Amino acid sequence: MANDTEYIRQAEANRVEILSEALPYIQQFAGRTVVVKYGGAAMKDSTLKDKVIRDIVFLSCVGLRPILVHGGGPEINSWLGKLGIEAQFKNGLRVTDAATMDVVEMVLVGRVNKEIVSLINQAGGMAVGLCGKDGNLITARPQGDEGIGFVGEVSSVNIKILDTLSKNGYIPVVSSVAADDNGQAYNINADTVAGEIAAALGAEKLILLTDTRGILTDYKDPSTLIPKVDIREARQLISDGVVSGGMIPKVTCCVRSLAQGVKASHIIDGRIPHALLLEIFTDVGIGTMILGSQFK
Ligand SMILES: NC(=[NH2+])NCCC[C@H](N)C(=O)O
Repeated sequence: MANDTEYIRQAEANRVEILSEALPYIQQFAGRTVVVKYGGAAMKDSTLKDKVIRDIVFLSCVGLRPILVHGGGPEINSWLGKLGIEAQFKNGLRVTDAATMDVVEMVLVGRVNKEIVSLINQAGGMAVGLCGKDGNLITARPQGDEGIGFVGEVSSVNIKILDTLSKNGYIPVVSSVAADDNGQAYNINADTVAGEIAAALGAEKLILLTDTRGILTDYKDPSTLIPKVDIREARQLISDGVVSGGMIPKVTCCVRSLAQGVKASHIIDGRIPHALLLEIFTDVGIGTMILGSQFK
């Protein structure tokens, strides 16, 4: 009987620990902006997708200001296929001719964006979908590579619309399409858009939801995860070649946003259910956290 009581006491303590651990973070991050880049497996798998949506609504509900930035790779390809337009890539970038750009814009802004908005609203949040064109949020310029078409870079960010929305409890959902000064639409890498928006807002956090655990010292071995580094160490890991391949642009994106005043950036694994809540509201987190220089 005594053992039973002890067992129940321990089980209840474990259950409540996670909630209790969250309190200081809820207090610390209330009213702060968290920019989340949503992509990869967490976007393809519907169970994972539901969890990301619930996590975003959770963040908003406890007083944080989440902003979601999304890509939409697979859905773009399937629509290009349906329309008989061949998807082409050059150095990992989509070759975006005028016809492809039309489809990218229709799919990202018309379908993917509105689906996310609707899911958030069904989960009890208040989402508003935007692309770079809305409220002049982002102006684009050509990325510059020969023969790549309408692939853009972020030229400027005007955060007014995001500020207005998130201050009033709306959850902005941004697709990574923007126009240049002449109104020509460009497709921009969604990590870059998220990083630049986070920087312009002076966000508390930039969180990249990826298909990898975070920065690993051996990229084949998830147990070699580096849980926390500062901006200087992150730069060093890139120049030492520990960060390699597809992780280079991700870590570079984090470092750029930190250099512009974002407090922390996180690379986390979107394949882990509720990765966002685990990273933000627990002490140890789940991925790699990169701290800005103000923490040094
Ligand atoms: N990967 C890590 N070491 N994460 C620690 C996260 C700590 C805390 N929850 C935060 O978001 O600031």
